Formats: sequence, C-alpha cells, structure tokens
Amino acid sequence: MEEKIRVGIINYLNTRPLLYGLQFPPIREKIELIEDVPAKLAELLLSGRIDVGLVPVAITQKLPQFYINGNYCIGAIGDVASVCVFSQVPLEQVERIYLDYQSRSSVALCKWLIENHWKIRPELIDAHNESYLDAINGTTAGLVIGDRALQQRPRFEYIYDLAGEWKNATGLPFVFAAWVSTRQLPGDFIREFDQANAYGLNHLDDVIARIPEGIYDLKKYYSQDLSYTLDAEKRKGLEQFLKIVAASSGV
Ligand SMILES: C=C(O[C@@H]1C=C(C(=O)O)C=C[C@H]1O)C(=O)O
Repeated sequence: MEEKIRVGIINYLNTRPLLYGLQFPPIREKIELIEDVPAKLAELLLSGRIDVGLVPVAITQKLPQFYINGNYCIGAIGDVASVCVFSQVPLEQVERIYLDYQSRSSVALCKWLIENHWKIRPELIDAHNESYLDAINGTTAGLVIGDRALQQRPRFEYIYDLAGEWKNATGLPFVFAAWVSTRQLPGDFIREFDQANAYGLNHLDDVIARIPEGIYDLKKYYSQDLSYTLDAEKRKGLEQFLKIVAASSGV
C-alpha cells in the first residue's frame, strides 16, 4: 500500500472549514492527520515528522526549501477577530506585552507593528503556557491567537486586531498560515487536497452544525473575518511579510 501523507493541522476552530472535506474519500485514505497548535506544527515540519502542514508562514524562513501548496490559507483581508493584542489601557500606556507561545506568524507581525506602525517601546515577554492569560491586566497587555482569543474578547476594553493593523499599515491582506511542505508533493494529491479544502468552504452550514455553540458567531468568523483563498493580493501580502521576517533577527 502507498505510504500515507502526514498532514499537520491546527487544532483551532479557524481550520474547521478547510478540514471538513478531508474526512471523505478519496483524500481520507491517503492522509494521516496530526493535530497541534501552530508553533508545534512548525517544529514537526522542521524536524520532518509531517510532510505538509498548515504552519505559520513565518517559519518558512527557517527551511532550506519549501513549497506552498494549493489555493487556500488562513488569512484575512481586514480584522480577523482571533489574533489580537488585548489590553485594559490604550496602547500608548502599555508597559509590557506577553507574546503567545502557540504562535509564530503573529508574534513576528506583532513585533513589526510595535516598531514600525504603533511606534511604542513596551517590554516584550515570551509566554510559555496558558497562565499568561491571567497576567494580562492593568498596563500589561497580551497577544493571543486562536479560540482563546475569541474567548478573551468580552474581557477587554482595548482590542488591537493584528490583521486589521497590518491592512492599515500596508494596504494588504495578511496570511497567517498556509499548506507548507519541504518537498514537492504529487500534483494529483495536491489537486484532491485542494478540492477537499474547497468542499468545506462551500458547505459552511454543515461545518458549523458540527461545532457546539460557543462564544463567537462562527458564520461571521468563517465568512467575514477569516478569508481562506490564497489569491494574488494575499500572495502579495505574504511576500511582503516574508521579506520583513527575513530582515528581522528570526522567528
Ligand atoms: C487567524 C489565526 O491565525 C493563526 C496564527 C498563526 C500564528 O500566529 O503563527 C498560525 C496559524 C493560525 O492559526 C488564529 O490563530 O486565530
């Protein structure tokens, strides 16, 4: 039997539309799914333990060679809702910012915005576990991504949406994660995989019906906040961001 392609997927709600179609044949039989948070998936790809993964685009700079597969990504053309700096005071008064340990792209984006767009000089602290969420208080702000960001929204008066801020700064959409591989995957496989991604996006009501109701409007999240097509504008935004990452001291 042919070896299965090991596919790394993010275990946040944002990927559900892309993953929905992967449960059906013919693609289902050809893949093995490995779920984790974005920063961990990046490690799995770097160490060769997955063949392709929806990994933070910022880590492509660490790969000797890489391929971006298919026509879908985790992106946004304005506010994304789930990648934000949360604070109880306005940015100008913020003294320190915790950086989410589950993220790579948003941490790099946050650092760039701090220096080039917001032009503030807070102390930056790498978080190492979930307890940092409780430390976001007073003049201590925090970058939070994924479902946990959606959960934080009601708690904070000041919410700085990183995709929206990138759009304000550059006029471009932002790509957080894409299907990255370190070797060229078979063309037939990529076509079927891409079609499976499209299937979920075309059946959003079915995708949503399988998720217990939570704290955020998923119809809005999937159809307005997130933007999944890796089109020409997103590729432009991606190219610009990767140049920034390459020029900075690392991810
Ligand atoms: C939109 C999001 O994009 C994410 C942000 C990532 C990062 O910062 O490295 C990676 C993958 C995506 O899950 C989100 O997590 O809410």
